[in-house]
Amino acid sequence: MTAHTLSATGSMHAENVVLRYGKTTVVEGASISLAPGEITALIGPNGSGKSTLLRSMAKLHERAAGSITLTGPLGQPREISTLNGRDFAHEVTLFSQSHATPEGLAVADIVAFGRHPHRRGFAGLSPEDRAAIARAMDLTGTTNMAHKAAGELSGGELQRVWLAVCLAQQTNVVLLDEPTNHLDLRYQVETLDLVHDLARENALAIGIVLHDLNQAAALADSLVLMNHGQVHASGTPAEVLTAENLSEVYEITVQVHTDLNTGMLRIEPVSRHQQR
Ligand SMILES: Nc1ncnc2c1ncn2[C@@H]1O[C@H](COP(=O)(O)OP(=O)(O)OP(=O)(O)O)[C@@H](O)[C@H]1O
Repeated sequence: MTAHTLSATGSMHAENVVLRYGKTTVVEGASISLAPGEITALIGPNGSGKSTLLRSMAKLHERAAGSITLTGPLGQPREISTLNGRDFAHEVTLFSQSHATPEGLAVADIVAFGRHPHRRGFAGLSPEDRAAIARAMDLTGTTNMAHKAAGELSGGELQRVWLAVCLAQQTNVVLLDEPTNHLDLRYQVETLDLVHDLARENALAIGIVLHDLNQAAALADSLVLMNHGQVHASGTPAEVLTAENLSEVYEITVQVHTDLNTGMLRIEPVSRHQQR
């Protein structure tokens, strides 16, 4: 899975965002910026508000307060609430875990969903649509499943199909909620390599939720560490991934080393049994 060069620039900025479910506040004044060509990873414990924040950036969760702006290649920042669904879908896509499986539909037809903002009425697929679908399937390793029904796929295969749907949309901003969940070792590595290529070669602005802190350290340009709905720390991996920050937020002992061979940060949670 290797991305090919395209020029794209878009950025997104969320400022002091407050999000609620009913009367319960689950995100309280969070700010995050996604820059073209950069990967920003959202990390933090279960329930800290990562997915809800990402969903609000995809216009899927109403804000109680704060602003979220999108800046296109030439334009001024625009508040996303002022953009209609079609214009927004030209600029931003979200990969998430919550999908009903369209059991009987063939993979190629599912990936074609990604072209919805580009299509007019009931017109068939244009050559551009077909090229974008083929490319998205190539990048996600789903070409050989094109004619299979979704109901025949494994969880990880289906996940790659949903990633292909997002890539077929050809947006400048890509939001990814745990894209490596359910994937085997090879496709975890290939998906993260693809995310890296999409940022570096295609200048996409990428926001990604990851639970694996070593993956986040290796992939991200900047990190946002959430805890109890607030941003506990944000900055470069070295600034955020400190033993102090991680021990405080995850409430266990965490050790952080620099791998002498690779220069990469290594995060090691310490189990109760190791402490004896
Ligand atoms: N549909 C919902 N209704 C009510 N509360 C919800 C709903 N979805 C999430 N929450 C609550 O909102 C808070 C934030 O959840 P969210 O899914 O954003 O966290 P997260 O950091 O993505 O967690 P995880 O790492 O477990 O995926 C949690 O306390 C959760 O219980």
